[in-house]
Amino acid sequence: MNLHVFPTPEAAARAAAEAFAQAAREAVTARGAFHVALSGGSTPKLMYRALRDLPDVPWAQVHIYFSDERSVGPDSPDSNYGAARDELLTHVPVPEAQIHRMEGERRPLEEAARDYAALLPEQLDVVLLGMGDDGHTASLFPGTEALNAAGRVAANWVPKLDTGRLTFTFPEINAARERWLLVVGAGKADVLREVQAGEGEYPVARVQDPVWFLDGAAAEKLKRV
Ligand SMILES: O=C(O)[C@H](O)[C@@H](O)[C@H](O)[C@H](O)COP(=O)(O)O
Repeated sequence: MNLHVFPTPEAAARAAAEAFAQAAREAVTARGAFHVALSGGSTPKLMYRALRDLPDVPWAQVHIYFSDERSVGPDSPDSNYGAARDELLTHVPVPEAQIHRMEGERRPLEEAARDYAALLPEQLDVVLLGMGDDGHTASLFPGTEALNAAGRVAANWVPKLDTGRLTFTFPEINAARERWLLVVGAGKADVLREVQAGEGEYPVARVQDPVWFLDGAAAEKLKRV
């Protein structure tokens, strides 16, 4: 595992923010644009707060996507887009036309998934992901149908949450140039240990060659090689 362990959640998030800035500069120099998918949940907010204050980020050439979205609209407190808008996108000069929201409020979700796949670039530069304490990532939850979906974006019914989700599929996640997992907190330590040991059937284990940004609490039970 490509591990980067930091003393606090804020330090791990800042490291991910600095890596974002560096990757953006490199992508823009090499290809004229940086195409990045943000993840959901609460952890990315720490990164957004660090990232919005960093200098030398080529925001005019950054294209923002999302690796998953809840089945809600942009103004819902549950919206992954809404969190990114409030904590990052209203603080930095990314052109509005380069911010690509997943339409979680649309029905059927399958049509929203199809249309979102059509607007994706040929290859994303970075997919930023998190991990739940059940080992899910994006909205690829254990035991759900989208785990084996073949397209780029799927609508996924999540029985344990009794809700539908929009999510990148593993083919899409693994086709990106890089995959980063920002995971913090003691609640993730047991699953992380099992993932490192190759135990369990956790969806996150199917993310190929990720870079892990961890705090000490999440990494507590890992073998440091
Ligand atoms: O929509 C979501 O909830 C996320 O995409 C999800 O995969 C998240 O990354 C994990 O659940 C971790 O969430 P926390 O960062 O809140 O622990």
